Parts: sequence; C-alpha cells; structure tokens
Amino acid sequence: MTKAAEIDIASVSKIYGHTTAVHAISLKIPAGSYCCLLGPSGCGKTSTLRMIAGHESISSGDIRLGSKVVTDLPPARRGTAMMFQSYALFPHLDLVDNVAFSLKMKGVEKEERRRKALDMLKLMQLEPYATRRPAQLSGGQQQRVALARALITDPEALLLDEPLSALDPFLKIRMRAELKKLQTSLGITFVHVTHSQEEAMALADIIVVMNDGRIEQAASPRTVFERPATAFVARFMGDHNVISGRTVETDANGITIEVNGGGRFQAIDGKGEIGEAADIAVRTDRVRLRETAYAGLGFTGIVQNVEYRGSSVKIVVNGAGVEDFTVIISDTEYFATPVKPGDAVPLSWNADDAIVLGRIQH
Ligand SMILES: Nc1ncnc2c1ncn2[C@@H]1O[C@H](COP(=O)(O)OP(=O)(O)OP(=O)(O)O)[C@@H](O)[C@H]1O
Repeated sequence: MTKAAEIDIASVSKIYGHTTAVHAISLKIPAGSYCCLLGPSGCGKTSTLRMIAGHESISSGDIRLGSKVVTDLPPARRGTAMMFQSYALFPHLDLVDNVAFSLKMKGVEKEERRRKALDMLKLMQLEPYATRRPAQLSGGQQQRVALARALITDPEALLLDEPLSALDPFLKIRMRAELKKLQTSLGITFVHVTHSQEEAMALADIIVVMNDGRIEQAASPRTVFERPATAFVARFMGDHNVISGRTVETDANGITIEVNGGGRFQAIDGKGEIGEAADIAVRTDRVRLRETAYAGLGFTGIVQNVEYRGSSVKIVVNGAGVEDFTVIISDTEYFATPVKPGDAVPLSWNADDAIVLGRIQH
C-alpha cells in the first residue's frame, strides 16, 4: 500500500438549492501529504470532502485523483476511501465482517476477504478482538476498526470527516498521534476535516483554512500560524491581535495604517493604497511590556484584564483606538513586576512582528 495520488481540485463549487456551500475553490494536495481542511461550522469543509469522496455531486469544476478525472465517478471507483465521523460500523457484524464489508460488495470470495480483513485488523492491533462486535469495544478501538474498514480497499487517498470528535480529550491526543504515524507509514494522501486549529497544527503538512465556502489560505502549519494571509486566518488560528484601520503611508517596506480615532501602526510585508481599509496582525507573544514604544511599533494602553494561565499570563489592554489588545508574557516576567487593571503600560514590538493581512472578496 504505497501508492499515493495528488488531489487536484479545480474551480469546484457546491450549490444546494439557494445555498452556495463551496465557491469555485482550487487546491492541489500533493501525493502522500497530510492535509487538514480547517474552519468553523458551515464553512464548506465537509461538502468539499464529500465531493472528493463522491458522496456529494460536484455542481461545477473538476476533481482529479492522480491523472484520473473522478468528477463523475461513483465513490467505489475513485481510489478514495472515507472514514465517517460516527464510524458507521455495523452493530450486528463482528470486526472481521465489518472490515471485510466493502470487499464483499465487490464480490471478493469469502476466504480472501477474511484473510485481508484479518491482516488489516493486525495492522490496527485489533486482531485479539476479531470476533467481537463494535459495541464491545472502546471508542478508540472503534475508531481503529473504522480506519481498517476504510483502508482495506487499498485507497490512494483516505478522507476523514472529524475522525477524532467522538473521543474524549485524552484519547483524542493519543489517536491523533496514531493517525499521523499511520499516514507516514502508509505514505498515502490523507484529507482530514476538523474545526480544531490545534488538531490541524499537530497533524498537517498543509492546512487549508476555509471560511464561508472559500479558501482563505492553504500552506504549511508554520506559515499559516506565522504569516496568516487574512484577518480571518489570524483570528481563527489565534494568538494574534488584528488591528484594522486605513492606510495613510506606503513605502518599499510596508504600510502605515491609522486606526479610527486612534494611533498609527506600521507593518511590513504588504502593499496598500492610501485611504484603503487594511488589517495588520501582531503576535500576542511578541509584544513587550513597559518598553517605550517608538513610532508606529507600539502604544501605551490601559490594562483591562489579567488572566493567569500557569506558565504564562494573558494581559488585555485598550489604547490608541485599539480594543482588547492581548499580550502574553511568561509567568516569571509577570510576577517580577505585576500589572493590574487600570495601570497604563507602554507596549512595543519589533518591525517584523507586525504583518499586513490580505483581504479576499466574499
Ligand atoms: N444537504 C444540504 N442541503 C442544503 N444545505 C446544505 C446541505 N449540506 C450542507 N449545507 C449547507 O452548506 C454549508 C456548508 O456545509 P458543510 O457541511 O460543508 O460545512 P462544514 O464546514 O463541514 O460544517 P460542520 O463543521 O458544521 O460540519 C452550510 O451552510 C450548510 O448549511
């Protein structure tokens, strides 16, 4: 099982009646990569996954798996396999028959499909439970049966719809590591739908952040986190302050924006037209407290709230026309000289910790 296929989604839309769930998205998922489709409820990630699987028709556009256009092929002929959120196991069948089910549908004769199912159960370390029914297993074991059942068809790509959501937090983290290990050892393309940025960061080679049926950014976890393309991505990934204003200056290094009724802020790495609405992002953990701000790279604000988090402390500040500006500092730094609500504190950051965010048309 070493074959893997690139998935090429070209200008694909999904329209349900009057609702456009997916707006002409284009995306190439490299062969053998772990891709997470990430976004809030209703952003179109499940529709996208189901169109790749063939469980949902494609309203317009094309999907290729490797060199094959699969747009109009039924699920079983695409070379993909899907693992459902609820696992969709048959309660009255034992594990061998659950796992062998799709081979039975394909007309594979009994001995061969039992042998393949047992091999698959062995791969998932479920061999001792082969004669049990799903209800006699733990949540994590049921998930492994669902994986075995999807993988028995020897797919080029495995599609997973919120595969960890039914598990308790402890098991979720353990199964997450197992999924990653499995993907690495099989070498096939995984596409995994999740609304958890932490899960996507932990697993993915490519994170595709979706919002309102569109792709806001598709890049490595590090790029998505350190260089969010849009205000939506910066907010959704968390740990960024988004400052919105209008561009008042531009130069080769970037732009300066002015916040409505407030201060001016510089950011690198972006372009803008004078007078245009613009957003910049500043990492919450890159802001320094009590160092005097120099032009455009900080401001003095009033502390609104202080939250102790153990190894760090979260401080929320208002000032210069910016509300709820969040600063995360280490517990050591905080307790050396604590601040409290009502205190005025200067904040500053380095030029390369403020980046210009793009806007996409909705
Ligand atoms: N069968 C359907 N008929 C009509 N509208 C649908 C159908 N399925 C999904 N939608 C709508 O399409 C949009 C995208 O749904 P989709 O399930 O793809 O989102 P999602 O990002 O996977 O959300 P969730 O995380 O809640 O599953 C939503 O507005 C949803 O209400």
